[in-house]
Order: sequence, then C-alpha cells, then structure tokens
Amino acid sequence: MNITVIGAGSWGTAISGVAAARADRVCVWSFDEDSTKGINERHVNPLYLSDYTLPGNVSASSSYEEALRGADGIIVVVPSPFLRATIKGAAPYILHDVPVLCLTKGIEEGSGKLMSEVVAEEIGNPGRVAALSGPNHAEEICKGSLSAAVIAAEDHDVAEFFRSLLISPEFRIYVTSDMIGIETCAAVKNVIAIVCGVAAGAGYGDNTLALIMTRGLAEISRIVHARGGDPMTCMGLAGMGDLVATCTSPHSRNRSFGVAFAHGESLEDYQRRTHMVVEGAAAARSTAQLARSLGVDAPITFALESSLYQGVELEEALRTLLDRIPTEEFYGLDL
Ligand SMILES: NC(=O)c1ccc[n+]([C@@H]2O[C@H](COP(=O)([O-])OP(=O)(O)OC[C@H]3O[C@@H](n4cnc5c(N)ncnc54)[C@H](O)[C@@H]3O)[C@@H](O)[C@H]2O)c1
Ligand SMILES: O=P(O)(O)OC[C@H](O)CO
Repeated sequence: MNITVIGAGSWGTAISGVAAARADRVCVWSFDEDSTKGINERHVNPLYLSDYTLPGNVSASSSYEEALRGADGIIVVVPSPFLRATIKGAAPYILHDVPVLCLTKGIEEGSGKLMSEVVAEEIGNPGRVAALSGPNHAEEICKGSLSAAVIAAEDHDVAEFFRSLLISPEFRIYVTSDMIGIETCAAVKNVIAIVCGVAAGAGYGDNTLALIMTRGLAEISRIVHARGGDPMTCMGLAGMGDLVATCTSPHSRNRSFGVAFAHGESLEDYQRRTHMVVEGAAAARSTAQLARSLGVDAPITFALESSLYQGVELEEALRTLLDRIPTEEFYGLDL
C-alpha cells in the first residue's frame, strides 16, 4: 500500500512515521526543499523533529505529481492558512476514489468552512474525506508515547481504512461520524490555549487556567451546537482531551505563543523565530467571524481577536471578560 502525506511540518513528519509501520511506502510532499533533501538523503527532516529518524520506507518530494503517483490513501497535514492553495495544486493528481484524511486544525477565514470541507471542495467526492483529531503532540507521537485520536467520516469504510493504517498499541484510534464536532473542537481549542498561555505569562495561577479551559469548553460546545455538530463530542478526545493537552503542554505552540505575547512578542516575530504556525491566531479571527454569523456568544475568542487584530491592549481585553456578570453555570446550549 502506498500512502502520500501532504505536508512535512512537525505533524506531517510524525504521522509519516506512524503510517510507515503499516504501509509499504510513504511519500511526503514538502513545501520546503530542505526537508525533501534531508528525508531522502538521511531519513531526517532537518526543519521539524530533527532528532527523529524516519523509517527507511519514507521518502519525500516537492512535486505534487511525484508525491501522489500511485497513492492508495492520502493524508493532508499542512497548516490551515496554506491548505486551500496546497490542495488546489495537488488536486489534478488526486484520483476520484482515493480516500483522504485531513489532519489540519482550523476554520477557513471568510467562508467559515471546516478543513475537510475545503479539501472536499477542491478535490470532489466529499464522502471519501475524513478528519482526524485529538491530543497529539508530534514530539510525543514520534517517540511512540501512548496517545489516542479520533477519526470522523461520513463513510464508515473510509474511517476504517485510516484507522487500520494508523492504529497501534501506542496510538489508539477511535471513530465517530461527527465531523463538524471533531473539526470545530480542533480549531477552537487552539484559541483557548493561546488565552491560557497569555494568562500564564501574565502571572495568573492554576485556578485561572482551569477557569479559562472550562469556560472555553462551554464556548466551544455552543459553537459546535450552532454549527450542527453534537455537543457531546466536546467531552471526547478532540474536545476536552485536546483542550487539556494544548492548554497545559510545554510542546504547544499556541500556549507558548500566548506566554510570549503576554511578554510583548508579536505573532509575526514568534512564528519567524520558531518556523512554526500558531493555528489559534488564525482561528481567533475565523472563529470570531463564524460565531458572529451564527449568533453565538464567544467572549474568550472575541477578547483574543480584539487584542491580536484590533489593537486592544491585553489588560483591556481581560477587563472586558471580567466585566461580564457570572450567571447560572448551565443555561443549556443557549448560554
Ligand atoms: N505539531 C503538532 O504536534 C500537531 C499535532 C496535531 C495537529 N497539528 C496540526 O497539523 C497542521 C500542520 O501543523 P504542523 O505542526 O505539522 O506544521 P508546522 O508549524 O510544524 O510547520 C509549518 C509547515 O508549513 C509549511 N509551509 C510554510 N509555508 C507554506 C506554504 N506557503 N504553503 C504550504 N506549506 C507551507 C512548512 O513547510 C511546514 O511544513 C496544523 O493544522 C496543526 O494545528 C499539529
Ligand atoms: O502545538 P499546538 O499548540 O499547535 O498543538 C498541537 C496539537 O494540536 C495538539 O494536539
């Protein structure tokens, strides 16, 4: 079986290693030529997870045509700001019935579309597109540290195809049909993780982090419900699981950007310094747009959007949050 992984950042590199355990061959499409060269010559991606050696059946290419030739399954894992352009470029080489698994976490700005929807729009045959999410820091997955994820697909056979490709005793894979729930959780938890980082950077304690995570989960579930997903999904791996991992882990780029932002570093400087994409920053804007269009109250997201993009000082954004009068904890889903 031949698997193509589109994207050679941290997660693309780690998932290539996971897929290589079951696949005959894995070919990674990389935007960066240095990654292509490193993987082909030394089985190492010099730009991401550079201390991880990929299995010998993983190769790389910066040509869509070459990377996708003969693919029996495709995994898409480019950061959300580059997803549409990348998949548009790849689309002519993707056959109509090949199953596709989307690992990108985000909501498209402007359209409010989920990542699997963007992929399906560009390649057609939406029933063959699935999404995977969960608490999965690439740094831990590539070391075989015990982890779990959930695959969502409309077509159970597509979910099973990817589950049997990726499952192992160290990587437990569950399945669901709630694509909206899984992908909305995946995008919005990154926003909440930045805010946790900001709070930690500003010197707040664990009580405050628990407050942000809990009210953040309520915010996520309101958006999931309004978007047509199942709020119970928020209790699972893609919801609470990933929220906890991202809001607390030193590996999280979203959390650590929040800390840096509280200390005065800009988004641009952080991303230039780390060569990594802070998905929650893009998601703050796209989630805020989506929440407004759905008529959903999303105060934590709105506060981050205002300080990232509207020049509102962090202290003022925080004051706006704290000026809200706490009411009953549970209003059901209209809260
Ligand atoms: N890193 C993780 O642990 C992890 C875990 C789960 C999910 N994810 C999600 O996976 C997705 C990919 O993240 P990542 O962590 O692998 O990326 P990354 O931040 O580690 O790397 C950035 C990637 O973007 C590529 N890139 C830069 N400019 C580009 C362009 N113009 N067009 C196309 N590609 C370009 C780079 O080559 C590199 O592969 C994100 O949605 C992220 O939220 C990441
Ligand atoms: O490093 P982060 O903050 O982009 O998070 C990575 C994954 O989404 C964790 O599951």
